[in-house]
Amino acid sequence: MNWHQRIKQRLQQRQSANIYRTRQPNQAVGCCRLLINNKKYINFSSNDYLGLSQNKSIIAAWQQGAKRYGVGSGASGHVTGYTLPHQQLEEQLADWLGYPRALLFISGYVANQTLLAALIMAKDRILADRFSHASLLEAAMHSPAQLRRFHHNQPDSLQKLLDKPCSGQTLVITEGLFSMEGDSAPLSQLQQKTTAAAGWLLVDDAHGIGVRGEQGRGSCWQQGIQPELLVITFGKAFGLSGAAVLCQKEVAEYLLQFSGHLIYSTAMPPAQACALQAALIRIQQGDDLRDQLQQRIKQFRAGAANLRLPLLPSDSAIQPLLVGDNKQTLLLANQLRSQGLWVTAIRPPTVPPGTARLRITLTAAHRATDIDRLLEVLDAINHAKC
Ligand SMILES: Cc1ncc(COP(=O)(O)O)c(C=O)c1O
Repeated sequence: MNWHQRIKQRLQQRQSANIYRTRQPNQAVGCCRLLINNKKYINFSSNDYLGLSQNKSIIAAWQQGAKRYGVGSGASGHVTGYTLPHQQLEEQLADWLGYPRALLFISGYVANQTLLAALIMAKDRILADRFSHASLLEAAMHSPAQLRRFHHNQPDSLQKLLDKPCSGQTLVITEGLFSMEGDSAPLSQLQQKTTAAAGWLLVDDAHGIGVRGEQGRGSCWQQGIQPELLVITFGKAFGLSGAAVLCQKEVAEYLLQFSGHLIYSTAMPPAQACALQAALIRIQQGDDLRDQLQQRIKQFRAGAANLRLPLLPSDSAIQPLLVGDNKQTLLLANQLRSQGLWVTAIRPPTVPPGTARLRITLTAAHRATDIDRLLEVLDAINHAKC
């Protein structure tokens, strides 16, 4: 089979399994609004949980940063790409989350990949919640270590794996708040078991940071733990993009020596670091936004319970509506789109086979009438089926 045949075959396999992915360019973005092919939609697929991507002071901070530093960093951090705004942001993040050090990365995907690539060696083992994000599982699979997955959010399942002997180091991996389930990890139990086995815990809190815990400090703060490695990302509640790893001083020094991404890749634009500093301030003072988000979540769940919709048990902004079959899920997403509601159908391999779902995400920027409309259309689709 040559290159063309192989690519064609793999594309056809995706199409026939109804898991072919497509993109649609959005012509204009407002707070939870989309314009696609000149049609307006209410957006229920964004991770901009606090609506900060449209925040005027954050936009102004980016503009001022660009005026002062230009639009690009011009080099990797080790060369000349590390600027004062990067340093200030790292210090502010470390201070906020109670860690000695924070290191910035261009994205959460990259942070997870480079973290594992730098830390993991042969004979080590990685024990990951089986629903951990693709960036973590992929990095674990590419590493020289053994990867074992424990049952989702089940510390006893982790314990069974920890009980087996390992001649190297153990890294336990979980998300704080799971991206496709919307539920929270039992972090203190996971940390306690990991520590008892002399392992380290890595928590990826991409979806918890900004929305959970006092001042939005995230899932770990809320559950009173401090993992050895905390990954936070800025593409969700921060409304921007990028990521940071929070860790001890020595680990940060190690990553600065051994993380290929920090050494060989262009640093994030300084203007982005300026905007992230403004976003951090808004998040720290963001109880109003978090309350607003909670109200929308309550409103949606109460309405969905009345309609007996098969929602997964989630009290977060991520409200998965389980459908099961891939084709049915696509059909439902299309029915919602025809009514001006944008919700993404999530299918394997992102989620296990037979558990395709609509991943409905709510934000503080949604109006109560947006939620009413979503419930009304879901109800009408349900009735049409009966
Ligand atoms: C749990 C989790 N980790 C990491 C990432 C990757 O983050 P980024 O979008 O910054 O690459 C995502 C992205 O969706 C995520 O959900």
